[in-house]
Amino acid sequence: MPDTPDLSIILTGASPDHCHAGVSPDHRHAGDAPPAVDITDVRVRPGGRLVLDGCGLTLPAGRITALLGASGSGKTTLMRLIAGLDVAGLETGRVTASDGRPLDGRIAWMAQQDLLMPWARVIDNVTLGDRLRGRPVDAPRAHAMLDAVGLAGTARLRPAALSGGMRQRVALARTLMEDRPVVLMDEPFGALDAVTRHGLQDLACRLLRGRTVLLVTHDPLEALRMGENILVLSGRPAVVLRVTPPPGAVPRPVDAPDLGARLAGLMAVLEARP
Ligand SMILES: Nc1ncnc2c1ncn2[C@@H]1O[C@H](COP(=O)(O)OP(=O)(O)OP(=O)(O)O)[C@@H](O)[C@H]1O
Repeated sequence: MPDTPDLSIILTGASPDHCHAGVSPDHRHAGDAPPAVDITDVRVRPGGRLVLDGCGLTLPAGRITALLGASGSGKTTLMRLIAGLDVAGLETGRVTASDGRPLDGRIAWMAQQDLLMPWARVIDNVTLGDRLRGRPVDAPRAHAMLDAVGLAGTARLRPAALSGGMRQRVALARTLMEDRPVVLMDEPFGALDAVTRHGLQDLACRLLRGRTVLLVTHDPLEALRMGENILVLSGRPAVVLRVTPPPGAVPRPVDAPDLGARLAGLMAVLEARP
């Protein structure tokens, strides 16, 4: 198994039914309703050190789950397990979908690095999945995806001509070109400034609505804005703690009722040393 996610899972998608800016309906995922995903009995001991010991969590169907936790607590490990990637020191662990079907081919991965091909134009990066698979490229749809992420007019540019935020928007557009019901996001906005990050959180919530999403983040505010289900990996070996999300639909505005108090509470959970 590769150390990094392969393109078949990086290049994946969201429901265009929920996109703005004129994205045409896509029927490729018809009948593939996003399942809940259960992860159970995970024991991981990389290099002889117990990181996770029988822990488990559920990603509710069609919801965004935000997962926080200290560095090294096992967040990426869990994400890799869900994605079917190699996990160092894995002893036990089971991943199942609520519809009983295998998750193979139904998972997307969006990383902190945009993973764009530097030599390829923006439009060619967006259509990379189809081209790699030898499928006809749906150029109108690709342009609609770029439009949806607010990048109309950039199709012919190379990634080097774009800001970090724009590059992550291209990565999101590439995600939209594919059509998978489960999306794994590993600190996707961690490298961006606060204002750009805020805009991308809004965009991602809108474009990924209805998908089963796992968002790994170090940013408690991001978790509170985007999370419909908020989990914290705490301690070593880590246990999974569930934190009640603030009221209201995502993306929650920063001045949403209760958000400040929840932020203080979440910080206390993160700082606790069980
Ligand atoms: N290939 C490996 N060999 C040895 N140890 C590993 C390996 N992969 C992960 N680990 C260890 O497993 C633990 C969990 O790693 P993981 O990457 O899941 O943490 P994380 O919560 O995602 O951390 P971060 O927030 O820093 O990305 C860490 O202590 C890490 O050093």
